[in-house]
Amino acid sequence: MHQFPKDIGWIEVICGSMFSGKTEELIRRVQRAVYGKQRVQVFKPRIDNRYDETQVVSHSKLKVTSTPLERAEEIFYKLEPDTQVVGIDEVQFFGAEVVAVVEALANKGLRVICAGLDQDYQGRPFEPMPQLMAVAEYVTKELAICVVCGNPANRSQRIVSSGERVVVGAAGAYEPRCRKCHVPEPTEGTPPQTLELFD
Ligand SMILES: Nc1ncnc2c1ncn2[C@@H]1O[C@H](COP(=O)(O)OP(=O)(O)O)[C@@H](O)[C@H]1O
Ligand SMILES: Cc1cn([C@H]2C[C@H](O)[C@@H](COP(=O)(O)O)O2)c(=O)[nH]c1=O
Ligand SMILES: [Zn+2]
Repeated sequence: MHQFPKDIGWIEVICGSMFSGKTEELIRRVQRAVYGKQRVQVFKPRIDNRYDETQVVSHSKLKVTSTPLERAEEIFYKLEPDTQVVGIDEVQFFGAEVVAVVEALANKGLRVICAGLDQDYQGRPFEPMPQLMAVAEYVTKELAICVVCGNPANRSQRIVSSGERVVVGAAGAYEPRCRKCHVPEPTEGTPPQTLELFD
């Protein structure tokens, strides 16, 4: 049986569009917890196998070891007795059940850091993010850079043809856009630009 620490727990939500830096921020917070000698476990939905089957990987290739799960409730069985901090990436893919799981962990004294998309490709709230944000102590919204106009981007433009809500992908399937440049239906991507500043 897991012995939870007696310290107060809480929920942190990191939300925003694709490419806004949610995963980088999750990894940054996890790394700092490790510096603080905290016992940390990171989880992700198994469906997120874009860059790696097990690791959480940012678009900029930062990585952290994680445990892939089919369902959020598996966290209760995978949790080690001395874990103090739980990180969850792509939390929107876990569905409504993740809210009760995250609340139970926080209520037992764990710090829970969740990163996920707050809007789907049409700009609609991506459940269960609104519910998680409502019960969280801390909410951080990240913004990407609109690839059309360069303004701050809070939307994820789908650039492959599909009307399904869940389509796993990265560059080539989505691009970050601002509210002015985003359109709710899938559309063609912007042409790639040659940047001579970076290799
Ligand atoms: N248009 C863009 N705006 C911001 N960052 C971008 C953009 N395109 C690529 N990136 C890269 O994506 C990184 C963020 O990746 P990541 O943390 O995985 O984002 P998220 O988890 O929000 O999708 C940035 O630091 C940058 O290297
Ligand atoms: C907008 C949107 C995105 N997805 C998928 C695409 C990616 O696999 C993830 C988001 O990853 P990121 O770390 O935030 O870059 O979600 C989706 O299934 N449906 C959508 O509407
Ligand atoms: Zn724009």
